Amino acid sequence: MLLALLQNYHIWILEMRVVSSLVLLGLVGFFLHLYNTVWLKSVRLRRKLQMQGLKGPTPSLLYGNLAEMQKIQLQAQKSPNHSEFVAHDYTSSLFPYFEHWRKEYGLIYTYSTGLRQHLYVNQPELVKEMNQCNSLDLGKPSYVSKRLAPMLGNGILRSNGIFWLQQRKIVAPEFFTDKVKAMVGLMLESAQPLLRKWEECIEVQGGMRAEIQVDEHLRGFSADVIARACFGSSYSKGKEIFSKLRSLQEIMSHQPFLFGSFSNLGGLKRQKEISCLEREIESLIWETVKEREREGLETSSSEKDLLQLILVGAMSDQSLGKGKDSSKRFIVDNCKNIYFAGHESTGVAASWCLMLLALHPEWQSRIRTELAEVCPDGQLDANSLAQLKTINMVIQEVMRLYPPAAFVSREALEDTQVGNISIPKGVYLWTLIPTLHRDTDIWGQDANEFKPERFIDGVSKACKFPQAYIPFGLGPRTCLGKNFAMVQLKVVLSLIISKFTFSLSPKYRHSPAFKMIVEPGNGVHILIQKSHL
Ligand code: HEM
Repeated sequence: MLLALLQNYHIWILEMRVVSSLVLLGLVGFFLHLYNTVWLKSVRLRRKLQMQGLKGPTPSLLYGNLAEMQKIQLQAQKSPNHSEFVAHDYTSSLFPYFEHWRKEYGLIYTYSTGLRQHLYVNQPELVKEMNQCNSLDLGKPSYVSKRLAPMLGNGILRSNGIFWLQQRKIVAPEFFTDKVKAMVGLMLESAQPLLRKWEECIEVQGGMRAEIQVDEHLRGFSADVIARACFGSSYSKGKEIFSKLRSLQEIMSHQPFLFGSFSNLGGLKRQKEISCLEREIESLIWETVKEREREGLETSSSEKDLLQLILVGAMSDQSLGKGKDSSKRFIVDNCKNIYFAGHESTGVAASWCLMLLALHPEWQSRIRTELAEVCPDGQLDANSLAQLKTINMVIQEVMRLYPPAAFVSREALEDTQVGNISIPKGVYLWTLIPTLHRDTDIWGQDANEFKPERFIDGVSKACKFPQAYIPFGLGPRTCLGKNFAMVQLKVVLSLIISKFTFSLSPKYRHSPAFKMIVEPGNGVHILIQKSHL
């Protein structure tokens, strides 16, 4: 009996030894695999770039250059230099490590975050090649897309390859110039509540100067425009959807989605909130689609809103994939994409415009004079808007100095040639738009000054290298809503300037902040009064 027990014990010990050796072997194999596929891969990528003469800061084993980035950022926070608004290039406070390395390594350099290998590309010729590259092998960085998935799904903003191309074909025609012209009426309508509110604020002050923080008003205007353009007859449901999308964006903007590590992705509670909002938004959009289907899709073309057109496009395009689910995903994701792309960036651009116009009242006067000449009856329409050259120049100059989108980014989805550089699969490319827009070699010694007159004969005459002016990107992935945004900005600025004069309030604190796009961190406070034409 005792012998049998001892024998069993020995067998058990033997088994345990075999199991632990197997586990150990598995672990060693796993780490070897990780070392080979992840770490060595990143070393190989860097070597391929270095062999082409590209340099950059030396990365550490696991974290790449993240620690150095953090250190440089902390130093920059200790010595803020925001006093001169216009001369202040926000990259020096928001992304100081890029400035630091640019001084050391020039306009193209390598760096890594964790095991990801990046290439900073701010040399104008290469920026042009990268943006105009037609190959589907260059796409939007997939790791950023994954992090933004609850907001944007696999819609046009972040998808890649054939799927992106199909979506672009369906959505692009809805933003052609004649379609945008037809939306001027709804833009004028959307601006009315903002104008009324500002007039009321002045009345409350007995007709004297009133202080206003403009940002929420402009965001509201922009959300209203996009809700009307997108949802038309289902406008009130559109507003509900958009207010939930705004909450989603608020929650997500607290997460580091560009360079941070996954450990920072937010607590479980936040993830739960995100999933819950995602489900609510999806079901609201889908309810609206169902209503449309019940009403019948074929309304007269003048009544067609973006949702309807996306709907027809999705239903009739077989290439999107089989089944209702893929059409459903297409519709839901693209409604979210158009909301995010369309509402936030335009609202923020309008805030920056008012900030710089408040600093430069002479440009308010010039716009006012032109408005009086072009539409003496005060009635704006698509034709008169097209003749407003001064306001166009001002918007172009604001978007040069304060482009809301800070980056153009790409990932080499396959080995790709960009200009004279071979980009190995897996490398991420980043162009910092504001730095390019203030490069004195491109714009001249006055690059840091607000001078809208530089655009008097268009972008090609304003600088040495027009392809380096990219507030809306360039090439196959250029912004689809560029015309839409420009017309919307012209509408709201013309209306504001025709009714009010304004200056910067002492409350204004210059602090650009990066929350997916670059916005005035503490808002734009202005002092307004009625204008006397
Ligand atoms: C001032 C306002 C705006 C700015 C500064 C802006 C800027 C940009 C930029 C920089 C890109 C990326 C280009 C690239 O990666 O190469 C982009 C893409 C896009 N934008 Fe805009 N945008 C604005 C307004 C709008 C509006 C109003 C809409 C629609 C209503 C819109 C729709 C899109 C879409 C759909 C894309 C993705 C295009 C693609 O990947 O094929 N944008 N925008």
